[in-house]
Amino acid sequence: MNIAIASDHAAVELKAELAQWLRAEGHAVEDLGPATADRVDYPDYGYKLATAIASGAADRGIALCGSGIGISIAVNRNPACRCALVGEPLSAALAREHNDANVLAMGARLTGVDMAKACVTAFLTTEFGGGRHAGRVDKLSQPAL
Ligand SMILES: O=C(CO)[C@H](O)[C@H](O)[C@H](O)COP(=O)(O)O
Repeated sequence: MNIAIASDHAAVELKAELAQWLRAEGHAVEDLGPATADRVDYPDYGYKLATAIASGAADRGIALCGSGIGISIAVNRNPACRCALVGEPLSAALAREHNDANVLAMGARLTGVDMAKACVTAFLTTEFGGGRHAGRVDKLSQPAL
């Protein structure tokens, strides 16, 4: 799978760990930065990740910041993205099964490496359930009230 990953300064180490692990698992991973832990602004990297999803360059995205909150808000400003902020694997699986999420967000200051890997595994291996969920997800693509 083509996976884009991006973070802010708070999650550079987790980003590197996940990227290395995903490549070892056979995925094509594009690291959209940042490359160092110098302080940056999460919207800049959230928008880069959202653009990779919207353009089709990436099938799935992983968005990381200190809490996961800021970068998930940034990614979700792009209508091509359904970004779910999670801290455990059941939420990651439900984000796929019910919401057809294409971006997973996590907080590096809240979620450890092993838990993050478990969330990513659930996110990458769970299919969208369709059925009653399909119409709801379609409504997410319609203009908000
Ligand atoms: O969690 C975040 C945004 O929701 C960020 O990663 C930072 O933790 C937060 O913005 C605080 O930034 P700081 O400059 O590292 O204090």
